[in-house]
Amino acid sequence: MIEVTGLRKRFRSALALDGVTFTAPPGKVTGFIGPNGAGKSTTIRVILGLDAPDEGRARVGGHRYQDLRNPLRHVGALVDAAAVQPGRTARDHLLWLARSQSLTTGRVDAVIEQVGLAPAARRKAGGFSLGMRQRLGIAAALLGDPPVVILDEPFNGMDPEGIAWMRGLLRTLAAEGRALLVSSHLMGELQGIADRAVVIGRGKVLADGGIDELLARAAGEQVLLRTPAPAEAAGALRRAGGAATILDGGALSVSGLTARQVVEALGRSSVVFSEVTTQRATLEDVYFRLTGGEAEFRADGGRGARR
Ligand SMILES: Nc1ncnc2c1ncn2[C@@H]1O[C@H](COP(=O)(O)OP(=O)(O)OP(=O)(O)O)[C@@H](O)[C@H]1O
Repeated sequence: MIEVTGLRKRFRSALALDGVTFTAPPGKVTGFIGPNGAGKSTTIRVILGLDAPDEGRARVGGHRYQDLRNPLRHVGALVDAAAVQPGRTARDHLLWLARSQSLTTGRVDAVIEQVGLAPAARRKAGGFSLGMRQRLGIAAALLGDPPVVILDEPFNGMDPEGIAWMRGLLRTLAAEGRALLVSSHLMGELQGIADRAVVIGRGKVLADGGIDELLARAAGEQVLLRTPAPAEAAGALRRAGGAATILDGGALSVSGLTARQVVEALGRSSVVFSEVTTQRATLEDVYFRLTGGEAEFRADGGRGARR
């Protein structure tokens, strides 16, 4: 379990964290989602004792990171995949880490297998692609078989096969009962694997909840309607208390009414239609709805992060 309570952190003029509070419970993948500069890395660095907060606290399994003995047994983290000595082989890097934490060579070989690095284990890490470095970073995170795993942008630099593998690994680790905190600025990566999402923007938590709950909150708000008589339909829907926007091609986007209410309102006014669909929100829709209003994100290309 990770517990973060009221974290505030200022870097000179930048308020990086402005009262961040959330938990990442065991057995779940908690997505930690926000645009560039939102405060994800700073939060993770505070959890890992790499940065000190000005206010608030972070606990891993009920303890401050600094108070953990052999921390790799309590929490594994991938923060900066490039942080390996280029002249060292992958296996030597892991052996060195294992020795520093009283872990066995057996664990080293187990994690090398687990992340699919066996064929490259005796090659120097300096020649690794970013995707291979990510795998090596994950291997290091899993070395102590920790109950808590924190991965900062683990999909960075991974090819489609690597991404599919990573998604499977995250699900497996959560199914084993571990608490996972996985940051990303790309929503699609976490849809289908995260159980919960903490959405952060400008150092504040904008939403925190189950993925289904977040999607349900956003879904059902819009109904898409296709009709050969858009103007008449819009009038009928307004009379029924909805708001309708006529889109290109005669379609209408309706808010304030359920699909059933739309059908009933059109029936009352004898307006024909060919389609009425409730728009199912994606995690990406939720994200842009939550962060899109923030001018800074638009200016710094928050939307540009979209694939
Ligand atoms: N060491 C530092 N010195 C000064 N400002 C910093 C430092 N670290 C972070 N910041 C600032 O704090 C804010 C939050 O940055 P942070 O790296 O935590 O965001 P992020 O959500 O992880 O973004 P990204 O996805 O780009 O990594 C930004 O405005 C950033 O410029």
